[in-house]
Order: sequence, then C-alpha cells, then structure tokens
Amino acid sequence: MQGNLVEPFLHLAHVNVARGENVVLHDINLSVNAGEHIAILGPNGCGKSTLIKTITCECYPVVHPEMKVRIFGRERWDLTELKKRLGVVSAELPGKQTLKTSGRDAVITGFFSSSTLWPNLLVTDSMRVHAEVVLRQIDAVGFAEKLVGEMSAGQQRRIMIGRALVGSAGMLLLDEPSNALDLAAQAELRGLMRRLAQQGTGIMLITHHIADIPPEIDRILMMREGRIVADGSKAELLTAERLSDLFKTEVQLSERDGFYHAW
Ligand SMILES: Nc1ncnc2c1ncn2[C@@H]1O[C@H](COP(=O)(O)OP(=O)(O)OP(=O)(O)O)[C@@H](O)[C@H]1O
Repeated sequence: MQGNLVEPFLHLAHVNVARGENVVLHDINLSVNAGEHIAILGPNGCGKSTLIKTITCECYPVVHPEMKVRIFGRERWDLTELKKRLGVVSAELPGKQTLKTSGRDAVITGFFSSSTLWPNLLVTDSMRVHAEVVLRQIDAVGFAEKLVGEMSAGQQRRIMIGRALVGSAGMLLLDEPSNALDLAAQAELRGLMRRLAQQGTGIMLITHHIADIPPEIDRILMMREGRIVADGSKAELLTAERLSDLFKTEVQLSERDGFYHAW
C-alpha cells in the first residue's frame, strides 16, 4: 500500500452470474475496501449468497469484455490460496469431519481451508500460536478442547468465526450467521461482531435479521431480483420506507443504542 491509498478488497464490474439455466445476478458493480463494514439485505432468492459465492469463486461470472472480478487487487487466483485468505462463515459446517474435531483444531483448519486436521497437514508452531490468539479473541479458550459436534450452535458459530479469522486477510464474509441461534447466542454473536469490527476486521454481513446489524456497520447494500438496487449509508437506507420498498411489505423500524429492530 502507498501513502493514503486504501487497499481494495473487492472490485466487481458488470458481473452477471448464472446458476443452472438462469442468470441470477445482473450487471453487478461493487467496490469494497479492506476493513469496510457492510450489510447486504434483500428478499429470499435475490442473489445475496450467489454474490458471496462469486467472491469465493464457487460461482463464475458470464465472461464478456467489460466484466471484471478483482479480489485483493488480483484477477487470477489459485482457488486454494483464495479460500484460505477469505474468511467465510455460514450456518453450515465445512464438512462432517468437523463434528469430530476439537474447537482448537477446527480453528487451525482455517489455515488449510480443510474440514478437519488431516494427518498429512503440517501444522507449524506459529500456526498454533496464532490459533491461541484467535481463540482468546473469540472468547473460546474455555471450550477449545470440546469436539465441535458436542458444542452448542452458538459455540460452533464462534469456532467457525475463529476458523475464518486465522487465514483471512482481515475480511469476514458472514452468510446469515445468526441462523438457528437462540437469543443468548445471537447476543454473543452480535457482541463478537462488534469487537471484531472495532478491532479493524472488515465485515460483509448477509442477514434477514435487521437486529443483527451492529452499529459499526455503516454501509448497506440492497439487492432485489439479482440486482443491487441501493448502495449507501445506513442513515440513508435503513429506514422503514426503504425496507418496505425492498421487501414489498409494510415494515416498521425502531432504533436503540445503534441497533435497529424491524417488524
Ligand atoms: N444450486 C443452484 N442451482 C440453480 N439455481 C440456484 C442454485 N442456488 C440458488 N439458485 C437460484 O439463484 C437465485 C439466487 O439465490 P441465492 O441463494 O443467491 O439468493 P439469496 O438472496 O441468498 O436467498 P436466501 O435469502 O433465501 O438465502 C435464486 O433464484 C435461486 O433459486
């Protein structure tokens, strides 16, 4: 990085993405700087997860001359390298083997983007030291010995955030992270997102729960029918009118201590 230039995390220009026979993302233009905090909102099926999967190269854009996908400043990636650098967390575990992996080892799998610590993987001392730092950061030292399959959903989610953090270049992509969490676990997750955001971790959060959006998130992306229909500040877009228009239903909104509640 030079001078005051902010490092770009993502630059998408004129991106169209097909799934099966249908084009489900249309002319997506989006730039995100490293360290930004963004929430992506939109009705079911509008393409939020496909957008994340385009960033992780699990979905490929339709090739045409104006199309550009640049991630961390590069257009071409070794997929394994890219997966290691992107911290993606969804409600699903990386694989069945993760259930039989301890929390500590599951965090370390983030260095390899694997579902468990297979015997052939070379875990270095510096990886172990870094994993301990992350376990403290996510407040998971107390259950790090437990098998992931024996953890509560909230503990599992925290371990998956830790797994995403060890390898990632400071950007977390969270796809509906509060799914299946009870109220206490949702509150813990919100607290963790806040701490990470305050410590400088960038966050792209997909959620259907407006209350999940921590005060630190200041940019909102609205999607509808495969298009970005609004991209702006929270003050401008997180209003009852804009949400009602986005979801085509009457939405009421209130705000308390920087958190919003919609019903
Ligand atoms: N594996 C797939 N094969 C074919 N079409 C798919 C596939 N996955 C998703 N789609 C379609 O792509 C479109 C976008 O889906 P996507 O999952 O990205 O939306 P979303 O906004 O994340 O939805 P939700 O909020 O319900 O999770 C939808 O029309 C969906 O039916």
